Amino acid sequence: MKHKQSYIMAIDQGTTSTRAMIFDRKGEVASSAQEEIKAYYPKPGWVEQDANEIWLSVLGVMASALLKGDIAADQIHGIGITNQRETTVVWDRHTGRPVHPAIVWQSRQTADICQELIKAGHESAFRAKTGLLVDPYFSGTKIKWILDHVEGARERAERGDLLFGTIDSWLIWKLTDGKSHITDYTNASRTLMFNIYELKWDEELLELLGIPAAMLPEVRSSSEIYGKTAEHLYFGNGIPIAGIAGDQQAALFGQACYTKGMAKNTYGTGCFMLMNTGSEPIVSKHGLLTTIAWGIDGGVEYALEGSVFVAGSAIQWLRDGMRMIKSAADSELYAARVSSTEGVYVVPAFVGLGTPYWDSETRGAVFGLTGGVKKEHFIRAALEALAYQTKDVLKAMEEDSGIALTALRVDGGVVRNNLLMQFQSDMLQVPVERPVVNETTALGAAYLAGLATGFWKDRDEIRQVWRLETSFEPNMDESRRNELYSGWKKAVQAARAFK
Ligand SMILES: Nc1ncnc2c1ncn2[C@@H]1O[C@H](COP(=O)(O)OP(=O)(O)O)[C@@H](O)[C@H]1O
Ligand SMILES: O=P(O)(O)OC[C@H](O)CO
Repeated sequence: MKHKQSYIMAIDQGTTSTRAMIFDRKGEVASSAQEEIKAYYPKPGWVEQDANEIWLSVLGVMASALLKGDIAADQIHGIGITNQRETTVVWDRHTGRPVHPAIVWQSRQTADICQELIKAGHESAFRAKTGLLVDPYFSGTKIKWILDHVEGARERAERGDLLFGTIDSWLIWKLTDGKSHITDYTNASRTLMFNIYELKWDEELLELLGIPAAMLPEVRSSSEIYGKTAEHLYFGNGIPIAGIAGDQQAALFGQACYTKGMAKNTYGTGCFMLMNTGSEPIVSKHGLLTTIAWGIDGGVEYALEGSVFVAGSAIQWLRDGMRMIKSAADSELYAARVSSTEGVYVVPAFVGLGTPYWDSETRGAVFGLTGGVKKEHFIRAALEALAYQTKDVLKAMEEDSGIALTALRVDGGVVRNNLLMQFQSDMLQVPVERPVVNETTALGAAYLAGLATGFWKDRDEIRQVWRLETSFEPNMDESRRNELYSGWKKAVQAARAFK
């Protein structure tokens, strides 16, 4: 047993997998464990997961990380929770049973509900109060869908028997054995029901969605002690739960982007670029979202966000759907065997397109096929699509913020791919900076928890810990870059025309 040393544990419940990571005071990983999570696709464009499988995976990785690191539960100073955002769970407060599978953020099954709200002229109210758009991505219409489709659910919700939560709420409710039904500002700001200026659930929006307020969790800051893990879970006398943030905001925190104008891009299942805009929310003219970066020290700070729905999941599709590769890492090996895609473009709009297009209807497409195209070109084109989508987002970000980025901090499972990171830098014409600890989402959640329990002193101390591993420098001539990117724009246009 490591002697009396204490640690912070982060639980990172992502779309693809659940991780528990145990960090020491230097922000280094002392132990970790990971489990993949299944996704179900009951109809085209629908994505669901099993909320109980998610909960069990969390228990499993917590126990494994402790055992693997030979660390006792009472050495854990606090737990920080970070989660795939927007994914919606509705469960019975008496039995703890979900009434429907979790509807995943990527799912388009509420496209009709969104169309109705837009046709009825309500979009401006949602935009003005939540900083979001009326799109199936966000939780509000997913809750409405469950209440509309599960027999008896609406009546049960009105009686106060059903609870709603994003994954953070669901996990904390389970970890505290039903004692705490809470969320934090960052997760609340992704629901389409939370007024990000007044910092409260919005009655008018709840009315428009037909959602009873009694279902909703209490909204708390992102860094405070909320409660302890329940005794029956065998984590000693209970570990304090002390940090919560949606995974993209946690990554912004873990990347130490504490100054206005600093930005990061996380390449996981999807790809999300967030720029810190300080205490001032910026309203986008180019399809970016205004969102809460974190609530800490008695106030909130805001961020501008560009959301790409399909990033790493395109690589999983190459592996599981197309069976072109055996592991995600193979994508780099194959792509490196050719020097270009020879004009092939893959538009991975499997669930529509996010920033800047916000188009639920478009589906994926491939362009430029000839008899000479091999799987190497195809794989390379799928990888390059991640970089093009990021360029679309960065352009919107620079136009809205008026800030030209001098570097982009990156993280997430996909950034292990050096070929893609180099291509990304070539496309953006800025250095792409990969930190030593690539698990910045987990690290951000750990920092939020550790600040609440006094494990770390303040953000200045954390800022010192961030360390660069590799900086990918732009190295492509302008005409080549313009030619490639304009091909992408044409491909997106053509995919959108095919509906
Ligand atoms: N070397 C690689 N090249 C490209 N993609 C990769 C590589 N390694 C992992 N990935 C992708 O990264 C994703 C997992 O990233 P992660 O940050 O764990 O996602 P999430 O937080 O959404 O669960 C998977 O979709 C996987 O396909
Ligand atoms: O699972 P990730 O890491 O791609 O993140 C999902 C986002 O939180 C969705 O908004």
